[in-house]
Amino acid sequence: MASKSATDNLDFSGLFRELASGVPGVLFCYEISADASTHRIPFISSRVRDLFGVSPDELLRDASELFNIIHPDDHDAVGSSIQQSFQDLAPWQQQARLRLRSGEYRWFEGHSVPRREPGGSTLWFGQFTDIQAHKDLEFGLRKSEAEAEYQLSFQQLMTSLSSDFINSTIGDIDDKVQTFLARIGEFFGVDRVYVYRFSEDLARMTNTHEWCREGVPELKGSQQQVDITGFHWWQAQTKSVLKQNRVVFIEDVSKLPKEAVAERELLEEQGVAAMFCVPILIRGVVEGFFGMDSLTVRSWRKDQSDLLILAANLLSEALERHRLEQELLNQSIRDPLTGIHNRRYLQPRVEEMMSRFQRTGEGFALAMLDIDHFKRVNDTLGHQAGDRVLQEFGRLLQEQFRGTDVAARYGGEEFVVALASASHESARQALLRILERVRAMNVEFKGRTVPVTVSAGLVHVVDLRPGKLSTDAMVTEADRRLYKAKRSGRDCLVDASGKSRL
Ligand SMILES: Nc1nc2c(ncn2[C@@H]2O[C@H](COP(=O)(O)OP(=O)(O)OP(=O)(O)O)[C@@H](O)[C@H]2O)c(=O)[nH]1
Repeated sequence: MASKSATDNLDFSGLFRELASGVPGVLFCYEISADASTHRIPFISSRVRDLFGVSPDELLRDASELFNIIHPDDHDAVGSSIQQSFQDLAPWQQQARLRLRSGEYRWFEGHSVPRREPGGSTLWFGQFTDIQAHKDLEFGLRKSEAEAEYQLSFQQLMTSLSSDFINSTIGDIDDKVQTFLARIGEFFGVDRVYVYRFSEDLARMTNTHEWCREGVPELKGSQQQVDITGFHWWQAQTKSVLKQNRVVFIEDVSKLPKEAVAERELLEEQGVAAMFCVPILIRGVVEGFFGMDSLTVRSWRKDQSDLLILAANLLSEALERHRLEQELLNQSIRDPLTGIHNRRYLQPRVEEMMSRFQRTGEGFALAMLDIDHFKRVNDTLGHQAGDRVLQEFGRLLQEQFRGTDVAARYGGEEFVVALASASHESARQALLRILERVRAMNVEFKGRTVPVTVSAGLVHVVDLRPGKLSTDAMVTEADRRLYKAKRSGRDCLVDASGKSRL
């Protein structure tokens, strides 16, 4: 006779319940009637009570209680996945957030296999388990992937902007800064991006470049030489920003502290709801700041602050390089003693005037001026006195001529002035006025007044024969007339019509 096994006397239904309550998830059996009009939960393990605060008995009475704990956003997905499994008799698998006893939602995943019963109803046997830890990992991963992608696209933007700056020429820095602002604005999704420059005493600021999203009003015109001495809060912020090389973030302008009332009013007047700014440092000195506005309240991500510092550094470096290039260029095209342009600068400008004349017929004139008896000044009062005379004369030329004209020291005590878009007569008058001003100049040197006069030879482009049009021909003719002026007694002007003196 076979001996009895230890489990022979066990109540299998009790054993099953026992096992079911011991597994980590919830085991269940779910039934939909043949005509799909009713559903039931004939069995669900007792863990459902511990986890969700609903008892197996309650669920046996009313299956929809289980559906009530599904997050509203996941409800439809669960319903349609059951529908699909019902139709195809295919295994069911679904993820959804379920509401715990505590009211908090956690992610669960359900699996089950359907079976059609002889009576036509469908039964699913399955389980659902907590997958929150897995979801957290997945979200974290997705976030860091998005983060890495964001950083990468920012790096690509910086590389492209940096090479754009490197390839810039001295004349197009403003266009490059403008492109920089637009691309940064698009990247960060803001409404306005700008550069402000402080005055040397930090009392005023001027908007030098601005980019606005379409439809956003421009402020540049109204933001010139803005007095910031009343913006104490702002000034304190700028100081601390400078010390720590950090960014000022204003996430909600309406929540600025009481002491920032003047700043808040200005920003609100400009429609700004949120902003940030980073200082621009050139050779270690704060020159201004680079900032962005958002017309709607927004929060800035903390890591964006590092990116903004990188962007501001790129801009600072580009502006610093531009400054250096400008200084070098100035050194090469300006005369160090008088500060006015030199011959190297003059030559191409006159050539431009010449080709404009040939294209459009726009006239211009060129005069050569030479200080009279200059050697005498040097010989009697010394070289320094001579230098002072040259400087004063250079300053006068710079003051008297328009920005489109070019006044240059040609060499020694000889100067050339090229008068753009000038008629014969207007050039003559301008030169006679200069001669008159020089006479009244009275250069002071070591308590003595040095009398100064100049002689000038003036040539208008129409004085040249059409076949002889060239910059050299203009200079040679002006020089010839200057020599004539010297020979006719100095302190006078010789042009095509002869000698004149006011
Ligand atoms: N102080 C000073 N003198 C200069 C400079 N460059 C040229 N000179 C002097 O300018 C003088 C030019 O003299 P000249 O060309 O003989 O003519 P001038 O004395 O001006 O007489 P006129 O032109 O005939 O009226 C020379 O003594 C040069 O040494 C300079 O940079 N500084």
